[in-house]
Amino acid sequence: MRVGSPRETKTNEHRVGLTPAAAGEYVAHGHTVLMETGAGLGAGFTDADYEKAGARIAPDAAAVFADSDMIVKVKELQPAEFPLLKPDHILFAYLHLAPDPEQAKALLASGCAAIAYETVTDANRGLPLLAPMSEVAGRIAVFSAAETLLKHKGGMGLLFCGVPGVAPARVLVLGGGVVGLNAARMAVGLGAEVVVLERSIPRMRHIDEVTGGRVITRYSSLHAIEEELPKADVVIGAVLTPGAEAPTLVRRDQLSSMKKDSVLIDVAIDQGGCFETSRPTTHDDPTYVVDGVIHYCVGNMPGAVPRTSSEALNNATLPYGLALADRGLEALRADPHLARGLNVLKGEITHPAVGKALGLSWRDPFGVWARG
Ligand SMILES: NC(=O)C1=CN([C@@H]2O[C@H](COP(=O)(O)OP(=O)(O)OC[C@H]3O[C@@H](n4cnc5c(N)ncnc54)[C@H](O)[C@@H]3O)[C@@H](O)[C@H]2O)C=CC1
Ligand SMILES: CC(=O)C(=O)O
Repeated sequence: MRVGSPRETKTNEHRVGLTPAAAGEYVAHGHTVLMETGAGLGAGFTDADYEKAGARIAPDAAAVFADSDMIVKVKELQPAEFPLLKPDHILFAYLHLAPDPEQAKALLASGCAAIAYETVTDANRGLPLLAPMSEVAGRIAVFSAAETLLKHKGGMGLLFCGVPGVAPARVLVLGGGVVGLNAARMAVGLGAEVVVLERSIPRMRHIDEVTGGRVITRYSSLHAIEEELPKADVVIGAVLTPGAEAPTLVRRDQLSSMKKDSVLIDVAIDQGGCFETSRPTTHDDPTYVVDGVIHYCVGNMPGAVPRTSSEALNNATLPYGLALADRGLEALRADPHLARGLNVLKGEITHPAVGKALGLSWRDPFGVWARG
């Protein structure tokens, strides 16, 4: 198969869909790899590194899309890329279609097969291709919060870790999945007081065990959120229902109960965000203020550390990408977990939560959802 990877064009997105190591694995499987010139530079990989791995270099994204059967990317397609899609393309990338009807329309119109990293599942009910970037984002959330609390950054002037005699920040984490646990561990590691609100009791047990009880866990009810909000200096939004739009957990009228210049970090912004007042921001201009509360809503947080993130992402995506390159869409029939990543096929939505979020009908071409 001809496997292509264009340069990412989202604002401040320097990750790359294929590292030279991954490109070399595709070549070893007998595939042709086509990289857009400069695609890896932001992550520290030169065209020469890719050529050494056996890849060819294309002058622009148009050439990559035109001469590839499968496109391996990091972020969702940007509008300038919509016209480059062909009906026989397999697109393998983060898509986050639930809050993005414009991209969904373009994918449906193209006739392509679009496989979203974030809805591929595993046997442990996990999301193996979302997890590595959630680990990165959970950790970044904490140092973004610590920086945003600084006075010259517009914050309340609180030292995240405190000093002897002065309390540290109190951090409220909504959702104790991969982002939530990584944020909680990082925050307690820096000396903050941390509360995680979760709906899954086994997950709260796990958090309690791995943090040695240093993180307070509470069942996530409306009452618990209302009680915790006024005490928090930082709130990290990290809830997810795979494929669906994030639920709204904090309404605008609740901001008045919060401390002035407290910080909301909405990591779930890529699925629409879990605070009513969230709107996507970029690394260039990450924050804005609503009713005295600072909002940070960057949709590609791991893009700030492209070297670490590209390697971590490729470690996870490579086996699935190789299966697709080796067997084409037959790989989906063979692996129901990979098939759950399929969001769009030949002009139809193929994921129930994505269809529901977009108000569109959906079809189960490989019978994976019928199995529950
Ligand atoms: N902004 C960014 O750059 C990035 C964003 N993300 C996003 O972060 C979000 C979280 O991802 P993960 O942690 O990997 O998901 P996850 O599935 O591991 O965790 C989500 C957790 O939310 C919990 N949950 C669901 N509803 C809840 C509620 N009402 N109250 C409390 N907890 C609730 C679930 O039980 C689960 O444990 C996703 O939207 C993901 O796409 C991930 C990486 C980067
Ligand atoms: C998960 C995601 O959207 C990201 O890493 O940018």
